Amino acid sequence: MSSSSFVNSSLPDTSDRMLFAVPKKGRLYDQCLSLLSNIGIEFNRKPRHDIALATNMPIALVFLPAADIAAYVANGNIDLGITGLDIIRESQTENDVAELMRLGFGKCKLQVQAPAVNTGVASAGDLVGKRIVTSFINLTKEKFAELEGVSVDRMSTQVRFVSGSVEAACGLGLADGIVDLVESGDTMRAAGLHAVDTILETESVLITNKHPRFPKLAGVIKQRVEGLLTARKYVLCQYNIARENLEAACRVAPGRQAPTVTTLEQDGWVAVSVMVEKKMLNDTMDKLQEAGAIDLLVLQIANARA
Ligand SMILES: Nc1ncnc2c1ncn2[C@@H]1O[C@H](COP(=O)(O)OP(=O)(O)OP(=O)(O)O)[C@@H](O)[C@H]1O
Ligand SMILES: O=P(O)(O)OC[C@H]1O[C@H](OP(=O)(O)OP(=O)(O)O)[C@H](O)[C@@H]1O
Repeated sequence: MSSSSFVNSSLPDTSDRMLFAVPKKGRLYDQCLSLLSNIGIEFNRKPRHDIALATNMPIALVFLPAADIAAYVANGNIDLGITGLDIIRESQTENDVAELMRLGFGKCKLQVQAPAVNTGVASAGDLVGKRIVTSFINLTKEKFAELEGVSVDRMSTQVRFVSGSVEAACGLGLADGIVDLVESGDTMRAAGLHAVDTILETESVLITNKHPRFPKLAGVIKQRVEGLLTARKYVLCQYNIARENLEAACRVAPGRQAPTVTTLEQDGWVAVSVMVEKKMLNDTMDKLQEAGAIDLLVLQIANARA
């Protein structure tokens, strides 16, 4: 296993830089660009160039198809990468990459889908021995071999690869069922398909090689992403309360570690700052008011570090 730099002289010199792979297009692309910007990695990418040197950190961004990133990281050609859990499982690289953190976007399910009418297919088991089309050959074979109770090379179900628009395969007569990613379900409904099983729930992940060349820098990136995810998950709630009611209010909103309490110029009163999960905010504010809190303010958190 060796981590490498690009050696072609027409390419930028990346020898002293951590190679960080991000999807070059597709569902994860916009979210990855926004993440890079929010964690302060600045770069200029020339048109049609798949390598961009960061201008403020010793990092080279490498734009690759999401489906290939796990293999590059597993093999040590790339130090750090963002891809989907589905891709790590499909490329069978889970033992060769370290998952640093889940990123909370690119959430969807890998499902077995079949025509919704007139085929009598109600479960994945009903497709055993039939024709399945997918871009996820390995996970699909694993699933049907398990259903058949035999090894992959002895299964009777025929699994065939297509590279995209998998949902078209049943309507065009190539397949009796398909295995593909589903988020809203709109694509499958439009193709007249319905879910009969879920193989995997996936989301995007930050991964690194198990023997990273730049462990300290990878740690810094991880910390920055963690801070960003925390900032997106919480808001800062501030309120004033009589000291005698403080304990009850702190039970309602205990914060991540503990609320910050400062005294007010008014006798017997304190001001409290506390982080509250966004999804619990209104409920928490109702309860804080019931506990005696007044002058409640909610502030967005631009960034955070635990
Ligand atoms: N509908 C979806 N909702 C959320 N995440 C998705 C969805 N489809 C795919 N993903 C995630 O994005 C990854 C890349 O999928 P995508 O379809 O964007 O691949 P691509 O082949 O690189 O792009 P394109 O389909 O534009 O050619 C998937 O492996 C999965 O982790
Ligand atoms: O459940 P939905 O919200 O409709 O999303 C599901 C679709 O998204 C993905 O494809 P994508 O649109 O990325 O393009 P692709 O078919 O070229 O892979 C996936 O392969 C489905 O086709």
